[in-house]
Amino acid sequence: MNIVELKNVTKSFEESGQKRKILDNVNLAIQAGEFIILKGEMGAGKTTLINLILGLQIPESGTVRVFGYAPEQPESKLKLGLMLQKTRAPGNLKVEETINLIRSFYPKSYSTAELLTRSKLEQKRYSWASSDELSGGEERSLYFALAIAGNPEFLILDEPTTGLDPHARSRVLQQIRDFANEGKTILLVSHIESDADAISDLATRTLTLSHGKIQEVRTDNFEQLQQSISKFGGAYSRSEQPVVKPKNLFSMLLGQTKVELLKLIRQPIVLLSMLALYSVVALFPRNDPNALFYMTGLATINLLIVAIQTLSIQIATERKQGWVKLLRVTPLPAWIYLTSKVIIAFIVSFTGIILMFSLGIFKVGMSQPFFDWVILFFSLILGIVPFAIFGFVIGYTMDANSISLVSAFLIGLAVFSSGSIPLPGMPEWLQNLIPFSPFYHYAQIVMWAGHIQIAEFYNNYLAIHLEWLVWTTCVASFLAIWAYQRNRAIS
Ligand SMILES: Nc1ncnc2c1ncn2[C@@H]1O[C@H](COP(=O)(O)OP(=O)(O)OP(=O)(O)O)[C@@H](O)[C@H]1O
Repeated sequence: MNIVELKNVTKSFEESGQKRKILDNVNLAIQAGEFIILKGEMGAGKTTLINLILGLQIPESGTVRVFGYAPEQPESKLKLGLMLQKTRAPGNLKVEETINLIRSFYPKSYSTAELLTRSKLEQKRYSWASSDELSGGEERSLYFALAIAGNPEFLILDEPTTGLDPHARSRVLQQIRDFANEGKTILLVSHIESDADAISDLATRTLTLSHGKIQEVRTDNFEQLQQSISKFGGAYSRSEQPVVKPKNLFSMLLGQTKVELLKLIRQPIVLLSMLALYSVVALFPRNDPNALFYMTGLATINLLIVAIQTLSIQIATERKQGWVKLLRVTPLPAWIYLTSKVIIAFIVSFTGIILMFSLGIFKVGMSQPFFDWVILFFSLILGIVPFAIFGFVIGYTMDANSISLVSAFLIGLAVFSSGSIPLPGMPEWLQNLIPFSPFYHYAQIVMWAGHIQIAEFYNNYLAIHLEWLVWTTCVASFLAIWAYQRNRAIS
């Protein structure tokens, strides 16, 4: 069995209303120990071919197998490494932490110390990973270290030296050479002739992609590999390989959450501005009978900002930087990536609401039984779930710049359609639309939990409000799955 197998793979894209075949009935088998250089003109389809191997795109027809598994299966990712043309690690992470995070997803990873040595980044271990503290060559070395972090048997390198000066280029090429000399299988995409020449002594084949077809040129290394395979039976066989068990999901979640927490602590302005918004409650007049109503209104707006804006901007930014794509080809399940963000959002919201309740009790003089505070807390937090899922939809479909505008509109819509603010002169037909807004039902549940009866706003149909939030959650989840799959197909 081969490490990679493409059988009769065809992939087309729509171009000016016409279908253009990027890959036309392509067959390709990559054996263990090969070093393949993939070339092709701009737009020939090299990235598409890689995306199909990585499971980031789905072929129109034909099959793709990696280590004998379909590329979407987690087992195919355990022994695979990828270096993308353009990636940026999330801000607020240091070189060592970034390496440590990626290696923690793999069962047989190199140690962080070894990866720092291999990439010659020992002196830069405490530098910020995505900043000017790293030169172009050091930055590429970092992403090479991330690609090999899991001690992969198969490494894909997409234009690893693009944009580098000669010194930095030879540094990266040397790292690739060292890794190839360990007998690992490498697929190198490069349109830089001098790169291909510099490393041609290692190549077993050069593949050229043109008009949807692959032309191959074999080297002497290919013949030598065939001889050693027939002598030692070196071809890859899934059934003969020791089973590599994926890392424990809980430890992956813990590692990813720790990183999200670090990012939060290192950018305190986000946390502090949220806490400042919750603290507005301290300005309410003492013993104001409407204080609880205003406080819950403020809490829901703050929660909506976190759910709709903060989460989605983070996802959109990391998507744009290529970080989400890099994580997708690691064994980290997408739900862990999202859950870790939700945990942090929960911690921020939890702290904010507790601060708000404390100020309400001790500064404004609100009083109600402890159990009622608990019910109010859970209603506020659980009611936000469908909107947080909708935040994922926005994060996976829109760019970060547009999100602020869209979320400002949505939060305005939430305030208006919650029905809690009397708007004199509003036409009746618009008034009648309010019960169709999920924000209205969220507001009703919060009113119920806080026993708030301002102007008889709460209407006592609790079951209907809960039902609305349940089906809104279902629709938002369905949209989130669609947005995720769509993003997978176009990333
Ligand atoms: N999701 C997509 N939707 C529509 N067209 C696409 C999509 N992805 C790629 N294409 C088109 O398919 C063609 C091949 O693109 P691809 O990125 O695979 O080429 P490439 O050989 O990697 O190019 P380059 O060397 O410039 O990176 C291009 O014309 C591109 O516009």
